[in-house]
Amino acid sequence: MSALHVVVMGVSGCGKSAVGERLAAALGLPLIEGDSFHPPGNIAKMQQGVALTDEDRTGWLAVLGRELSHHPRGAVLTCSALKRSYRDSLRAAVPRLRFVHLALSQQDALRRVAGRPGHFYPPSLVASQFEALQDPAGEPGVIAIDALLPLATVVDRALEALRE
Ligand SMILES: Nc1ncnc2c1ncn2[C@@H]1O[C@H](COP(=O)(O)OP(=O)(O)OP(=O)(O)O)[C@@H](O)[C@H]1O
Ligand SMILES: O=C(O)[C@H](O)[C@@H](O)[C@H](O)[C@H](O)CO
Repeated sequence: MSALHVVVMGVSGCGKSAVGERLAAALGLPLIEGDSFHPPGNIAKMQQGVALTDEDRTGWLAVLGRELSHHPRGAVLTCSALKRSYRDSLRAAVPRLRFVHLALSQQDALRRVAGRPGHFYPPSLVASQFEALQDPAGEPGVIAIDALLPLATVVDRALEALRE
């Protein structure tokens, strides 16, 4: 079987961690949690309610690209991948990279993030995620799924689309 590398992407609260975990299990592939690779300075910044800049994300994306390439048989990566340039940086790391974009409105993202106590990411930053987001529709290898569907349905749709 050929390799399958998938990025579960989208704004904070869209369900990257929840979907990524289930998708990786269903595919029998390792999960790379993108948030675990942010340098401590990035986490501190977000905790303080300051949005990350392109500069803050550059090194992080390079590390994530290397992580993907360390799994030649495939992996599932959770990563916001909000801008085209970020996605292209990941695409440069492995051939035929697929993206599952979990799409939802700002209002729904805010509701999810606000209802998740104990997580480092503050609801005050959700608006900045939508300012940064460049819709990946039309780019190669992109699947968009309604993030408000039940988790099992989201995962089933992703599996179905990835088979094509
Ligand atoms: N399809 C879904 N239906 C209902 N609840 C969901 C769904 N997907 C995720 N959730 C819930 O929404 C919240 C946000 O999900 P999750 O933490 O996976 O998002 P995320 O994109 O990883 O966010 P972040 O990047 O900020 O960590 C969690 O409480 C999660 O359980
Ligand atoms: O690019 C970014 O701004 C970050 O990756 C954020 O998306 C957060 O890390 C994540 O959403 C919180 O869990």
